[in-house]
Parts: sequence; C-alpha cells; structure tokens
Amino acid sequence: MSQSSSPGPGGPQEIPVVVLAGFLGSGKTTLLNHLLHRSGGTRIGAVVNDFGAIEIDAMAVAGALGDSTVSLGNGCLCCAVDAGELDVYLERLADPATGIDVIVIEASGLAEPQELVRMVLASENPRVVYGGLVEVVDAAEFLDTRQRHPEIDRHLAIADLVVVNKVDRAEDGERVLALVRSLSEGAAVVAATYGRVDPAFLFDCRPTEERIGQLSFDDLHRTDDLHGKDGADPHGGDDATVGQGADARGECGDTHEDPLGHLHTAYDSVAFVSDLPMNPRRLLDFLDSRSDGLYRIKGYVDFGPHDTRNRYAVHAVGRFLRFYPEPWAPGDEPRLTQLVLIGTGIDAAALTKELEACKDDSPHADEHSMWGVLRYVPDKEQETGEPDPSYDTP
Ligand SMILES: Nc1nc2c(ncn2[C@@H]2O[C@H](COP(=O)(O)OP(=O)(O)OP(=O)(O)O)[C@@H](O)[C@H]2O)c(=O)[nH]1
Repeated sequence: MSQSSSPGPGGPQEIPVVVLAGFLGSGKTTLLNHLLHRSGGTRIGAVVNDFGAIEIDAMAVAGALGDSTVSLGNGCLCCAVDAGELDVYLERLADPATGIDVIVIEASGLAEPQELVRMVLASENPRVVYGGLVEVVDAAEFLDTRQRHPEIDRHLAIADLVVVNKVDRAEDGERVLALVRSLSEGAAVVAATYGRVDPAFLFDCRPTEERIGQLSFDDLHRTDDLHGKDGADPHGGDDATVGQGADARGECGDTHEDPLGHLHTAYDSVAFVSDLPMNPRRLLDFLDSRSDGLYRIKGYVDFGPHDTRNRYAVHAVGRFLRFYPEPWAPGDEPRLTQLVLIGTGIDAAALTKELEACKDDSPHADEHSMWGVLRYVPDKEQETGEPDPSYDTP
C-alpha cells in the first residue's frame, strides 16, 4: 500500500504513516497487535488513540510485547488533538534514532478518518509521508452498524485497504464482502479473522533478520535524551500517556467546522476504576442486562479471591461478550478493575452506580462463582490458533 522507508532523492528517509480506522470493536487493536508480532524486521511505531478516559487499547498493545512503542492520544484524536500536536508525536517516533520504519495510527472507533488523514498530510515533518488509510469492518455487525451510521460509507469510499474482519462470526460473509467491495471502489478488500492480514498489504516489510523486536519506551526515552528532552509527554502524563482529558464528547468542540457529521457526537463514554475486586456473578448480571445503546465495553477486571492468578480482559461489542484471562504481571502493581463503556443514550451516573454495586471485598470466593464468566472465555487455541499455556482455569 505504501512506500516504506524509502530514502528520498538525496533527502531523509521517509516514514510512511498508516491510519488504521474502523467502527467501535471492529478489531483494530487486534490487527495492530498482529502487525506488531508479524512484521518481521520492520519496526513499527504506534500512536494509539482511545475514545474513553482509560487507555485500554494502549495497555493491550503494550501488553502484547511487554514494552512496545506506544504513543497515545485520548478523546477522539481527530477532534482532541490538532495537526500540530499530532506532529509532536510523529516527530518523536520518526526521529532517525528510533529506527522506526513505519508508523501506524490506530484511531478510536469513533474517529473521523478523513480528519486524521488530513492531519497526517498537514505534517510539517519532512520525514513523514502519508502511507494510506486502512478501514477495519466487523463483518458480523456491519449491516446493523451501517444502518445506524450511514457515514460509514463515506469512510469506506476513501480507504486504500479494507479489512473485512470477523468473517468467522458473520452469518453471510460473502454478502458483506460484496457490499464492502461496492462501497470501497479502488481499495483492496481482504477478508480476515483476528486481523490476520499479511503486513505486506500495509507496508513494505524488511526481512526478519534485519531487526529483532520492537522499540521499548526506554528506547524512546533514550531518543529524547539525545535531544535534551525530558521524555515526558507533552500533556504531562506518564510513559504510556500522551493525550488529554477524559470527556471525549466535550472535546469535540471548536477545532472543527462540522463536528456534527462525526460519529462520536452521538456517543458518550464512562470510565470506571476500582481497587476493590468485582464480584463475578454481579458483574455478569450487569453485562447480561446491558442495553443495546451500550455498544462497547472494554477493560480489565480483578475478580480478587475468585481468581487470584489472572486478571480478565473483557470485551463487549454489540451483543458479543468475551473474557480473556491473563496472568497478573509480577510485582507490586495495584490490582485494579478498569473499564470503559461507550454507547448512545447511556446514563453515566446509573451505570457507575450499577458497577459500584458489583464491588466485593469479601476475602473468600463462593463456590462456582466464576462459572458464568468462564462461559465467555473462548478456547484460545480455537480462536487464535495459539495455545495459551500461561492460563490455568481457576
Ligand atoms: N470472533 C472474532 N472476534 C474478533 C475478531 N477480531 C477481533 N475480535 C474480538 O473483538 C473484540 C474487539 O476487538 P478490538 O481489536 O479490541 O477492537 P477495536 O476495533 O480495537 O475496538 P475499539 O478500539 O474499542 O474501537 C475483542 O474481543 C477481539 O478479540 C475476529 O476476527 N473474530
């Protein structure tokens, strides 16, 4: 799709910036993680942008490699950050000392791709070149999503590559593929499960032996040191936080002429953090009774004594619900539940109250309490083709 890291005529090496967009829960983070794992010798820099106040996507991406190249925005990047600010992040990643070959910007699920493309094109960094727009489509939800949000057609029309993801869940994948093809004339359209596309669709790949591993945050800090910067993000966050305040809806303000045409004007997000464990039965009751407007939930759950070894990544997309246990990181990090809920017509105060009621500080687990949750844990081998030896059923 893009011309990766080609030195210009006598000029600096150019770094393609690929914009990765797609509606809430379509599989952008899954695809980005796939690229990070399967890009061979190509070193990827990532700008990950979450709609909600807690940067769940960044945790998922960083978590995949332990310590990867992640720079973040919060709120919808297309409205929360202007082109100049994005340039600060791009400049950091495109610095020759980082050795990055390609930058992927993962947009929030409600971002306006055209705005992001415009921002990349407006970059004043001579090393940065626009590398194309990839739109991820959830094949199982596409027909419903398109009905609710006709703007999606416009997004597909400007894409360079459309990944029709989750074909394993789609009732009529062929119909969705044909429809997407008709809407994205001129773009390559590929079907995928779990975002498994050949990275060569997105950028030219280096042979594996040229590079090993991704950059770490430490690498980035070293780069900053070279330039006498303090390595802190421009908004004063920590390592994993380059972004702004929480209320994405409120941020979509005067920086744009027509924010009403943006998907996110109709959506609200709620962030919930608890240092007390959650009761599995109560949380499951909450999830089972969620309204249709509450389209997306993501985050991590601590079930305390019900499973002391693992935290549970949780994903709800429409009526789809999954829990993914993963061992807690060793060390003294506080065990938190961190959730982001995104939807239309949602009552933030009521949802927070319901989640508060799921907290449980009892030191003992009652028998079978995890059964309901475990029903939503996929067979990892079946879903990803990779067994997960690290997880023991509680
Ligand atoms: N069955 C199935 N599930 C998938 C596939 N790809 C992703 N998922 C699941 O879909 C859920 C959402 O995936 P993400 O990659 O987090 O989606 P996203 O587009 O980054 O989500 P937002 O950033 O919230 O918009 C997760 O539970 C994934 O494991 C797929 O091909 N098939």
